[in-house]
Amino acid sequence: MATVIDGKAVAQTIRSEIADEVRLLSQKYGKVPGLAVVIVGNRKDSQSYVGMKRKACAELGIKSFDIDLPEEASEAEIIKNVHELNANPDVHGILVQLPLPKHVNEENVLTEISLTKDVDGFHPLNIGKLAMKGRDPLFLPCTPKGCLELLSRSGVSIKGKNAVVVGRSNIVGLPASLLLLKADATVTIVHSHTSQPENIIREADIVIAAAGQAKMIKGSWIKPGAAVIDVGTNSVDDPTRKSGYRLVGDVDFEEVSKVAGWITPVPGGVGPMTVTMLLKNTLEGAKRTIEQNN
Ligand SMILES: Nc1nc2c(c(=O)[nH]1)N[C@@H](CN(C=O)c1ccc(C(=O)N[C@@H](CCC(=O)O)C(=O)O)cc1)CN2
Repeated sequence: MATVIDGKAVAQTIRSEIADEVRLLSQKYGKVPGLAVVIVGNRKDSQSYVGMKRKACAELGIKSFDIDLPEEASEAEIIKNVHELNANPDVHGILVQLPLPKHVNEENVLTEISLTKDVDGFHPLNIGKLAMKGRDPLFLPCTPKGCLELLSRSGVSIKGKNAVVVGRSNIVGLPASLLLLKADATVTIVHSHTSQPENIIREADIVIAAAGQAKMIKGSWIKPGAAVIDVGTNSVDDPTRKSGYRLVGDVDFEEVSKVAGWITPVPGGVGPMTVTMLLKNTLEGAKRTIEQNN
């Protein structure tokens, strides 16, 4: 049976480390980290993620700056808000919740975030540096950073291992594969055009599943003892629940946990780490700026 990696517990440990550092920063410089959370529109899932981020800031002593724009906000209006946040010295990190409404070009908005405040790590220059050998971005994207932190804290080494990333999104799959490559894994990405992905996944010592397809990865696809990190959060109907639905990952947990060496659950695996890595990036950005200016 696989060891189940408790992302909630790991996230809690890291959050209390962050809270300690925030206190120290405040005692030494009289300043606290500031995070601007920008949301456009009323998507229920985005509202819920943004709520988690703002609540976590309050719990850790990070000041949050809340920008809530209507669904119809124009690209120019969003960018104007980003420029104001870039100029605000109390804001050390800016995140624009994704996805943005269809009429807005996400890349145009993300490119306007100051590189030194890009705590999501989605600015094309930060992603570009992530892709270059010998260069390091100022910030690493939160979900992939959380996946590697879970591996490291579970004692899973990456160097020289075969790693397979399932999915190639800008938010998770692509940056996760670049991070694994930087950590000296041999990396393969499988995606919707890959034929017989199971044959590739079966060779993997480490699997990061970020395809967005409920229970797609089966027990017979997994090499015995592999580490399986499940980024999927798919809601499926469940009439036994009051809400009428429940969250499942991209991995068939019941089957895969019988074969793998390590596995993350959904919920309670990678999800809590995404928010925690955002707080960590904000702290790191604030420390860089505050220490430089004092
Ligand atoms: N600007 C960004 N937008 C989005 C990102 C991101 O990193 N930056 N990632 C995702 C959504 N996301 C954060 O924004 C996120 C997803 C999941 C969770 C989480 O804690 N999930 C829980 C379950 C929560 C629930 O019950 O609904 C879990 O898996 O245990 C946090 C944040 C897209 N957009």
